[in-house]
Amino acid sequence: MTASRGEAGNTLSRCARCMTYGPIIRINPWEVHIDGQIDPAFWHVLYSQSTKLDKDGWYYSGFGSGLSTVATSSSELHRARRGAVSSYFSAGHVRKYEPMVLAQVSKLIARLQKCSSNDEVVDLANAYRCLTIDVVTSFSVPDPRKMLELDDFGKGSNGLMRGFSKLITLQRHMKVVIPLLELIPDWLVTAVDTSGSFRQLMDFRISFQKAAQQALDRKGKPPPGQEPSNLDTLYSASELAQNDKVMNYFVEEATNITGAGTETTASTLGLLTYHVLFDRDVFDKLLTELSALAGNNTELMELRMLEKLPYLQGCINEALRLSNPVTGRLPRFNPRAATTYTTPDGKTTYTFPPNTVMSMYMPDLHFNASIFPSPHTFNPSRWIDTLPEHLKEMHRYFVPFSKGSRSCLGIEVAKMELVLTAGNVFQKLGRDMRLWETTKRDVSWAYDFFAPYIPVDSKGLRVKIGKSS
Ligand code: HEM
Repeated sequence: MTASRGEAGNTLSRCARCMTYGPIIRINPWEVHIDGQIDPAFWHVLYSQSTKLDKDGWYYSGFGSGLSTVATSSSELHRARRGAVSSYFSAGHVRKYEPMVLAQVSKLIARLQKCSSNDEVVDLANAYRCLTIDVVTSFSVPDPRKMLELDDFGKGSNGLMRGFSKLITLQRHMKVVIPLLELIPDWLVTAVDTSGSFRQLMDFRISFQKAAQQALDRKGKPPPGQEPSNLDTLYSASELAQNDKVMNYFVEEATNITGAGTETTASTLGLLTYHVLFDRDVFDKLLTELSALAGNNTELMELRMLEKLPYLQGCINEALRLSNPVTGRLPRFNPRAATTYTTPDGKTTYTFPPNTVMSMYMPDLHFNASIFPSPHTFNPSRWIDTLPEHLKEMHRYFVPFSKGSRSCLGIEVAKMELVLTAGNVFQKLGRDMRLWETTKRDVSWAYDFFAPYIPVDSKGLRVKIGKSS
């Protein structure tokens, strides 16, 4: 009973259910998995703010040597590392970046308008990836990428990124994979990479190294008039010992924050766009709401206006729920004490020795029909029409950013980006945009490389924009 090469990542729990094993399945010699279809409430135990569980270092070794916040195993060390950057990612600080995000959205819209005048088929999945990379690198390093300026929306490098994400799984089993990649000499890249895509990815790494070196050299103090970068904030953080502030740590942190904020937000935007364009009723409701807000205003709409729109928020919630931007099984363990688990009927309690890894899987909650009726339907209205008691239940089990001390650090960035992009792209271009040879399969998850990936032969989310198309 294994899911190979990340394919069909829900095989395990589906098998577990159909074989009526109950909510617990032992999925490898050291890990038990709790089925969120049967026991969704356990999510709030396993991923709580108060329980001091460690992350499974083996599973997270796919993200490097465990130096970054996301891949830190020890809960103690994680508290210090997260504490060092939490103010940088707080709602108050992130909101200062709204003009930057709006400028990126405006750049995306201008690019799409240009494609429209050339009557091009647009690869919107890659366009969204470019947007999310440009935005997230504005938070992870001082010198952001400019992917939205690439003619083909980075088709080659975005394709390679998928390949690198696949390596996360391989790296868990063969610890040499990432170190070997880092040894590839520059001349070899230039010789074999005729398209320049690999070079673009190598440039990412070089830019993270430069940014790390810069923060170390200037001791976290940017020149007058410049805002401290995330890495400057790390350098100055009192939560960390001075001798922990080293190059490798800074590079891994910048790399993983960038990785965490790219495919997640882009796949959510892609799925949202597909469903809004596919379903006429959803489309009409969203466009009516946006037009009423915009009136004759030709400027892009700001966050304070867009975040009050219930139907737009319903669309975003449904996109997050159905796309499940993190499909990894989020394994945790307690190295200090035994862990107990009581089945939902209260009849059986299991005790697991210290170091037993336990995990759950977000889609089990989001596709739970008792919480979200017709769970596979994109239905933004469910977030508006549902009776208060049940709505409370829906919010409780809506966990795209997970919960507790290890929940998403970039949640404010992601929420701002989703609202500003979805609201403004549909307000400006929605009426002229239509799907082009794209079906639900092209936005549906077929592989789990921690983030979900679509089938390998899919051409992605393609649209045409313009009245003549
Ligand atoms: C739709 C967008 C996003 C979703 C759904 C999402 C979801 C998540 C989830 C579920 C986790 C927990 C992973 C785990 O337990 O191992 C996580 C962690 C994290 N995310 Fe996000 N994320 C998104 C966007 C972002 C963005 C834009 C950034 C950066 C600006 C970001 C940075 C991080 C970081 C650094 C962590 C690790 C937190 C820690 O371990 O303390 N994420 N995210």
